[in-house]
Amino acid sequence: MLQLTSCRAVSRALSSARSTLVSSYARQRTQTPLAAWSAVAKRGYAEVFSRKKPHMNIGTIGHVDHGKTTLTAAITKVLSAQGGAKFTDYNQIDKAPEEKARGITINSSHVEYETSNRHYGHIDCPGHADYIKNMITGAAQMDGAIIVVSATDGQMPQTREHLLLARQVGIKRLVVFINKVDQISDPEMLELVEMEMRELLSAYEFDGENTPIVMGSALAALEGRDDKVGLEKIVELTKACDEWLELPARDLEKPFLMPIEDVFSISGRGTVATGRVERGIANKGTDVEIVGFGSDLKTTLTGIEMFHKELDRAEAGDNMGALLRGIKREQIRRGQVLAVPGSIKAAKKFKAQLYILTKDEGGRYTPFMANYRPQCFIRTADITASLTFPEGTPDADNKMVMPGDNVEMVCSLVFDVALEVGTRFTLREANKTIGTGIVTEILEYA
Ligand SMILES: Nc1nc2c(ncn2[C@@H]2O[C@H](COP(=O)(O)OP(=O)(O)OP(=O)(O)O)[C@@H](O)[C@H]2O)c(=O)[nH]1
Ligand SMILES: [Mg+2]
Repeated sequence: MLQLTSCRAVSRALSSARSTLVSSYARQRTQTPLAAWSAVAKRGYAEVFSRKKPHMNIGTIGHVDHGKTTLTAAITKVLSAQGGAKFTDYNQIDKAPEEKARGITINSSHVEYETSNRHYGHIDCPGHADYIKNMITGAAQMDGAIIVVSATDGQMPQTREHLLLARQVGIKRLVVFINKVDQISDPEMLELVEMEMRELLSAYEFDGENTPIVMGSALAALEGRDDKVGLEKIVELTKACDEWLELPARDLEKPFLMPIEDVFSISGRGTVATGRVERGIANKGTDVEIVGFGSDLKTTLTGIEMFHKELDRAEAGDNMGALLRGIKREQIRRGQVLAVPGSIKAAKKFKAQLYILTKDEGGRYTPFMANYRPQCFIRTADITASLTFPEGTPDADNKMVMPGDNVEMVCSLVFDVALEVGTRFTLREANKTIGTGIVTEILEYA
């Protein structure tokens, strides 16, 4: 116990020293390569994406430096030996110069691999507190996740914040990978980390008792040494994912909706919006509306791309690139959605049920009052909101909301965004998550 506490203290000191160094904010984007269209342009034909195995989106989350990227690389290495992946080395995942210079992940990255049962899209998220925005948009695309926790540190602030955010974005099940066991000689320490993780999972309403916990060394697997803690543990981890993470029920029957995560201009083709299809099916040729941020644009999907291959249709759960007819890059932006015309409207003001985090959950230390203005993260949008009490609230001018409160409030956004009753969102302030909410009533459409 003592050992763990002192390790944590050192590691906390290190990571706070590092946060001071890492001050600038890198542009937020997830890399969804659109190489297929460039390749198609050269080749003249497109490879067809195979749907033989069920597809699922997962990824690595957890505190900075606990080994998420190393683990991602290790999984592709181990599965590539079975023909289920293309090996993607550490440097190809954290490839931006800034990431290499600092040795941390900033942008989340997509890789793909197959086990004998499933095809996985995997998003490696950043752990650093400054890049939590990128983590949220990454996690919002996952159906399940691997939470990585270093055996040398145990759970740390972003272990907890990521668990909370995972719950918030609707991830139901997780697999835990306790990493860096090559650095631990005392088995009791591992037991302690496992026990604490089970408690923490339960505290965030995951199944702490039954969640599989795999202990190994991502680095050993990546370097091809110590198979007992390396390769064998990666195999165990992928098996745990196959068995424990549930294939999501896809909202195929609902009208198509895709939150725009990023926008690209592909020369010779046009403008492409990328993101994960939230619901429904889009076929090549489908008419869509671009909703949010004052948009009244309508267009047609003239092309669909996934995993470097061109497709005729995309469905709920797919990460797609959507080629949009007659739209210029500057006309659309992250935070808007592509949707079947008339299926969802943009709103600026709504009533929501909020939960305000306590300081132990990483939230505020102090209460706030009406007209408090946090950032509201809805799907891929990040918008300033003003919070007030619903009409008729007694003594609303003096009423305080305490950390730990569950409260109904009215949220007024500075821009309109696609919304409906049941939409979930996160509230943040000065780089930390301070609350979560769910829309209960739309008060004003755009
Ligand atoms: N000894 C040991 N070191 C490891 C292991 N896994 C990762 N590391 C090292 O830990 C450091 C951080 O690893 P990353 O994979 O970059 O960690 P990360 O969680 O992706 O970090 P961020 O993305 O910045 O949050 C690197 O120096 C790795 O080589 C392991 O199993 N054993
Ligand atoms: Mg990383």
